[in-house]
Amino acid sequence: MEEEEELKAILRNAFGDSSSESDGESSHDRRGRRVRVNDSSDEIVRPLSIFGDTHTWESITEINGLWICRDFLSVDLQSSLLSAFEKEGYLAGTSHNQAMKFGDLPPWALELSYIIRENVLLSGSCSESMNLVTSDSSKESCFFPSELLWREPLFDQLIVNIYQPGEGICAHVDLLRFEDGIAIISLESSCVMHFSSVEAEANHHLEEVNRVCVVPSAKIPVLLTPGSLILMWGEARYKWKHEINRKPGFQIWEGQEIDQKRRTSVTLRKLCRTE
Ligand SMILES: O=C(O)CCC(=O)C(=O)O
Ligand SMILES: [Fe+2]
Repeated sequence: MEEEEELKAILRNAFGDSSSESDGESSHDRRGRRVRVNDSSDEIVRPLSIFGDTHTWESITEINGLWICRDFLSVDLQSSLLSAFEKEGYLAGTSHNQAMKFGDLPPWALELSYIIRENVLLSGSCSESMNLVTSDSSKESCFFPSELLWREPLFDQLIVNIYQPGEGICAHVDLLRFEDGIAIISLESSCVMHFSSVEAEANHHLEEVNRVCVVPSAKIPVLLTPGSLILMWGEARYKWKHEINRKPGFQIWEGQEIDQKRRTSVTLRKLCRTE
């Protein structure tokens, strides 16, 4: 118990002071949950973290290599992180604002990397032997393959994106100068991120050129709640575009338009090595 408090204090120090009180459980972690791990609720993974909370991982079954942990950061840690951004002046702007860092990451980002690794390890979802077997099906059930999880550093580039209401990000595949294995942490307003298959889009254009009548390929919506973490690797990272359209009419979840306030996110990536 003492160790648990000590670790929480380390994270709080790293992130800065938090004035908010909570019971350590995200108020959003039961909201909007779409459990689709192989379409069977028996297969939701709930590893026990060092903080005693259980973390729940869900796969987005349509997209290989896309995992979400909705209760990754407690309300306390979310506000500590936001206070750190406030102190660093990230939150001052009135329009889409971005802070980017390469190389040595600030202490709060190192702590995030550390707890991402810890969380995946505790999940037991992906052992070294699983990767060596290289059976696609066992690898697909990894949240983050161990060759990515054990690289050093896990991440060396970060972007803090601050979106005002109505602002989002266009459909894109992250630049190839970044390695596989990307993490995105969401804070403040919930939003829907849409994924669209690069291949399906290319076929669609081809069919359009040939004047074949086609139905546009479906986008896969994923609800990003505050405190959630998504991990993208393999097909999710290279074969799917992701976008957030926060214009009126696009942020619909379960038939309801999500009330759009400011949204902040942290993207963690690793630059490819240049030999
Ligand atoms: O804000 C987000 O959640 C996504 C950010 C993103 O896709 C990027 O920085 O490449
Ligand atoms: Fe991106």
